[in-house]
This record gives sequence, C-alpha cells and structure tokens, in this order.
Amino acid sequence: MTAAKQSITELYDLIKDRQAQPIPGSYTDYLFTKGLDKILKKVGEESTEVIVAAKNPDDAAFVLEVADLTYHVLVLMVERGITLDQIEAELASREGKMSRLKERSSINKY
Ligand SMILES: N=c1c2ncn([C@@H]3O[C@H](COP(=O)(O)OP(=O)(O)OP(=O)(O)O)[C@@H](O)[C@H]3O)c2ncn1[C@@H]1O[C@H](COP(=O)(O)O)[C@@H](O)[C@H]1O
Repeated sequence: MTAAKQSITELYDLIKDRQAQPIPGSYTDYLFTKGLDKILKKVGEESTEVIVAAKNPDDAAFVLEVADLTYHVLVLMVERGITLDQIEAELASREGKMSRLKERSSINKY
C-alpha cells in the first residue's frame, strides 16, 4: 500500500478555498480571522520549531515540524495574495545560473 500524499498545490488550493468559503471553527479560518500578525507569529514559531527539530535525530519529528511550517507559510502566501506560480517562476528564473561560489574569508571579528 502506498502512503497517502497531499501535494503543496492541493494544500494551497484548500487554504484558498477556506479563505473564500470560511468554515467557522476551522483552524485556517481562525488564522485568517486573526489576520496577518497572528499568521506571522505562527510562521516565526514554526520556523523555530523546525530549527530545534533539525538538531535532534528524530526524523519523524523534523518532518512534522517542516509540514507545520509549510502549512503556515502557505496560509501567509494566501493572506498576502501570492500564488505558487509566482514562487515557481522565481525558482525557474534561477535555473541554470551559476551560483556565486567563492572562497569567503573567515569571520574572526565579532
Ligand atoms: N496542514 C494543516 C495543518 N498543519 C498544522 N495545522 C494546525 O496548526 C496548529 C498548530 O498547532 P499549535 O499547537 O502551534 O497552535 P495552537 O495552539 O493550536 O494555536 P495557536 O493558539 O497557537 O494559534 C494546530 O492546530 C494544527 O491543527 C494545520 N491545520 C490544517 N492543515 C490543513 O488544512 C486543511 C484545512 O484545515 P481546517 O482549516 O482545519 O479545516 C486540513 O485538511 C489540513 O490539510
């Protein structure tokens, strides 16, 4: 049996749907109702949780935190009216470009 998957696009569309047709009591509706500051606070919290989880050997906990952050970033994008197409276009514009890798001097002054 293959594991169920939800694509980023499916989740984005579901969140957009929740914005257009709110379901009172749903967590997504709660975030949209609270507004940008609350969504930003959650993105900040979830980012920190990803960083902490990445330091630990528990892969399942790390995956869970990355999924939480992904969901909250998608809510933020919908709130700001940014589409996945815009992100994909930005990523595509970088394809094939040489990264500017060069020796960097070590930082020894604080
Ligand atoms: N992917 C997610 C998802 N990831 C995380 N979360 C919610 O994010 C919250 C994060 O938990 P926290 O403990 O940090 O936050 P909290 O204490 O519940 O809330 P705060 O008071 O801190 O805001 C939890 O309530 C999770 O349920 C999500 N809620 C919804 N989705 C997806 O969105 C779809 C629509 O969900 P509803 O909006 O609930 O219908 C669902 O089918 C899912 O696919």
